[in-house]
Amino acid sequence: MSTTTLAGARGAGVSAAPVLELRDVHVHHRARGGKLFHPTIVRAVNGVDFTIARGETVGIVGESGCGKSTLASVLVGLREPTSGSVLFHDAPFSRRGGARKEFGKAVSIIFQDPATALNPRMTVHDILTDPLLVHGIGTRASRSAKVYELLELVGLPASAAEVSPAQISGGQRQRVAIARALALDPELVIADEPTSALDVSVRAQVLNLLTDLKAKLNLGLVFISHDISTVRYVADRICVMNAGRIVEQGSAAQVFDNPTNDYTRTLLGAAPSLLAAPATTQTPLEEL
Ligand SMILES: Nc1ncnc2c1ncn2[C@@H]1O[C@H](COP(=O)(O)OP(=O)(O)OP(=O)(O)O)[C@@H](O)[C@H]1O
Repeated sequence: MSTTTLAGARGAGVSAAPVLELRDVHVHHRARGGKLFHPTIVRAVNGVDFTIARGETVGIVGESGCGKSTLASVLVGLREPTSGSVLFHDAPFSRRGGARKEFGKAVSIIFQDPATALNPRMTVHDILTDPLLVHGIGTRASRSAKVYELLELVGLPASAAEVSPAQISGGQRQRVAIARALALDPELVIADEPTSALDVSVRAQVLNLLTDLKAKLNLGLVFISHDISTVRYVADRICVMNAGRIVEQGSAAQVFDNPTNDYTRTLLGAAPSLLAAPATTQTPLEEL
């Protein structure tokens, strides 16, 4: 279903009301190996304001250690900010509050490495039914039907249901991870470096799949990457992050054509073009 040329999905169906909003969010970590009574504090996220609505793709880009994954953990509700607020559909959200279950269905995450994110002892069928079981959704038959619907959505054959993640390629595993992220019909998907662990040959296919799905399902997509050339192809809006802060934000065209921040210029100057590499066709799963 995916092609090797990049399909932009910019601007389609963006709704005004944010699903998620961060206001002046700070996250502090105790530095690893620090003193017990006088710990050094790492300000991993240092005053971030951020919004995302259905139908838009927001790219978060910055070098390793700038706080992207820490921010992702707040966006997906895995971590409570040290200070600042998270609003979910305009209401204050806390991991300990009543909206946790609703939030868990509405916001999902795709991790960098599907080899570690998916349990190799489970079949793809069980991996995809797991979120439905956890949320008590459907019957055995309807959950199974959903598995095949999800596989089709991510361009995998029905036969993929019976294999384990260890038996398929990295690109196919990431498609399974994407299918799992879609199992609960989320409004937002946070993709944290979703192509960095993949062979260059399948990166463009996975990017195209994400942009196709975002348009088809009217998802909000937060696309996190250290690679500004990757972010450029998927994002409507780009947030450049440095040392825990968003130092520049704007449409993809603004940030690329008229960067206003020195750090953005440095990132742009250093960017290799991942997408210039040739993409090859993926091995058909039917052969398994
Ligand atoms: N659990 C933790 N305990 C202590 N320090 C942490 C923890 N997690 C992250 N950090 C520190 O916080 C800062 C931001 O890390 P984070 O992983 O969020 O950045 P990143 O941009 O995602 O980097 P990478 O792409 O390398 O993961 C770094 O200095 C990191 O060492």
